[in-house]
Parts: sequence; structure tokens; C-alpha cells
Amino acid sequence: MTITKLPVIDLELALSDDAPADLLDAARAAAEQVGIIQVVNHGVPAELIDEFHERVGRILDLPREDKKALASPTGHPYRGWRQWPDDFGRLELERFSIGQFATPDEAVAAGLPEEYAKLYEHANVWPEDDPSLADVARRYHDASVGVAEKVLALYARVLDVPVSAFPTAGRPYYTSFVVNNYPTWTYTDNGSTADEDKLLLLEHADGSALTVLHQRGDYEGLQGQAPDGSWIPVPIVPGALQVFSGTLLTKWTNGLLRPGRHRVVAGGTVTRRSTAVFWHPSLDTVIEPLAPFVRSEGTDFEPTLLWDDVKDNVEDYLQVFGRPEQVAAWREGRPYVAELAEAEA
Ligand SMILES: O=C(O)CCC(=O)C(=O)O
Ligand SMILES: [Fe+2]
Repeated sequence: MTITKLPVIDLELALSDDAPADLLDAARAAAEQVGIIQVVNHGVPAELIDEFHERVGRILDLPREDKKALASPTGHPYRGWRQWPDDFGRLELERFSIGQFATPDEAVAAGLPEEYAKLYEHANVWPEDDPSLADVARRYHDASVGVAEKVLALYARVLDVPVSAFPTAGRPYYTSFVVNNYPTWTYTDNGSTADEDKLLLLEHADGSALTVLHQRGDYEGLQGQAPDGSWIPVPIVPGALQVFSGTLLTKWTNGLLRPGRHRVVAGGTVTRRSTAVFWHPSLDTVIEPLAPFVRSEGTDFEPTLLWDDVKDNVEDYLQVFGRPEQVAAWREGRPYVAELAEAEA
């Protein structure tokens, strides 16, 4: 089965005793060839998805001046509101990022070993006029994690390995959580209308095991890469969530499951919005190809401790993408708000 269009998988049916063979075949083919599926009947109530997006959307729709108060007070790139401009100062993407735990104490209480809890020293940022947004975000996050667990069970099923082969049980998962807001963006630098000339988010694969993504908007902005390198749209299917395989899952399966490469192209007449929950096993997990996937030929993947990949993520990020002013803000522990060419963006 060669994938030319992503399957929409009824997750409850696919995990049931009556799962039709063609549904399981479609899930397996998409996981092996593309690394992206869409799922319905995933267990996240539509009302919860809407409530979270309406409330987080309200703050993202505020005037820029008001949103400045939602930037991380200490310049942390993965907390609160942040905009990033392209090289011409035009807004490409804005994000609202939420740390998994509010404080180191909360992380330890949830079972995180003390040595990892410092990841949560930088506070989350919530709007003063909607303090309970934190609770809604928590419920949406936890429901998304439930989807990741189900998709892992589905992949274990189609690969004919017990789900217990994946070391996720018993300890707190590591996640990150971001809301992406893409401006309507009509200009191109050379008059070209090619997708390559209007990318708002460049091609990449996530570093997660699985990423659960909700998207809303009025055009097909998200694309996934087919095995031949071409790009296939990931359409907005009402009620569906998207699930990307990340590079961690590829390593676990010794390369059998492809990491879902994806990108976002500009278009549409309203702001495109997406929310991603990046799901990983616990930080003390050594990530290496799992026994059922390593045959006599062995593996080229080196084992790594997840913590070693995560512990310097702010410094690593700033080294590659940080603007000088942003790096200075982080060093001095103050908020950073990017300069934009257009005042009202
Ligand atoms: O906005 C999207 O649909 C994709 C977002 C994404 O790839 C990411 O946040 O890693
Ligand atoms: Fe991504």
C-alpha cells in the first residue's frame, strides 16, 4: 500500500477487537511511509478542544501591546507569549508556550526526580483576567497525552509487538506544549506563489515520541512529506487530531517507523492556529532501539539519555535561533519582545 493521502483512523475502532484489517493496514502504511496519521474517535471531547482554543485564542487575538504582558518575565523562550519575525521584520509565527509543571515543587510532587525539576524554575504566564485558563490547558494537555498513549498502542498492535515493549509505564512522561498562531501572510519576495516561497514553519520532524496536534483555520496549511519527497496536505478534518511520529519513536523502532516530516505554508483568510503536545517517555529513559526491532544486523542508533537531550534545550535553541537582543534578555532575566517592521502585527 503506497500512501498518497493520509488516512483518517477511527482510533476507538482500530483499538477494538473488531478492527477491520484494512484500517490497521492503512495505519501501518502511514506510520512506515509518512509518520503522520489523522485520528477521530480519539477520546478528547470536542467541547474541551473548543474551550481551550477559544480561551487561548482570545488572548492571542488581543492587541500586541496587551500581549507584551504575557511574555516570559525572565525571557524563557518556552514560556508564555512570543512573536518571531522573518529577516525583514515581518511576523511569521507567534507562540504561547506552557511548561508541563508550574513549579519545581509541583514537578517533584508529580514524581519527577529532584535533579530534573529545575526545568520548571521559570514560571508559566497566564492572563490576569482568565486565571483558570491554566486548568483548561491542563485538561486539554492531559487528554492529548491520552491520545498519544492510544496511538502508541495502535502502532504496537500493527507492528505485532506488546505495547509493554515501549518503556513508558510507571513514571511521569516528559511533554512540551505550544499554541502556534500563524498570521495571514500574502506577500512573497519575488512574486512567486510556490509553497517553498511562503513557508511559515520550515520542514522538520519533531524530537518527541509522538506529537498530538490540533489545527484550525480555513486552508490546508500543514503538509507532510511522502517517501518520494513530495508534500501531501494534512487537511483540516472536523473533529480530527493529527499525530506525528517523532525521531524518538524512529529510534525506538530502529528506523522502522518514519519520523513525520512536516511544514506550514501561508495562506487562508483567517489566522491559522495549531496546538501541539509533544509526548516523550520520562526524562530518565535511555532511548535506544527496542529489542523486538533489533535483528541480527544490529543498529546504527546510539543510546542516549533523554535528559541529556533536554537539559540544555534553552541554550541550544538560543545558540541556533536566538537574536542578540533575545539572548541578552535571557542572560539578564528580563522579558524579550521581538521588534517587528510593522507596528500593528
Ligand atoms: O502548526 C502546525 O500545524 C505544525 C506545528 C509544528 O510542527 C510544531 O509546533 O512543531
Ligand atoms: Fe512540528
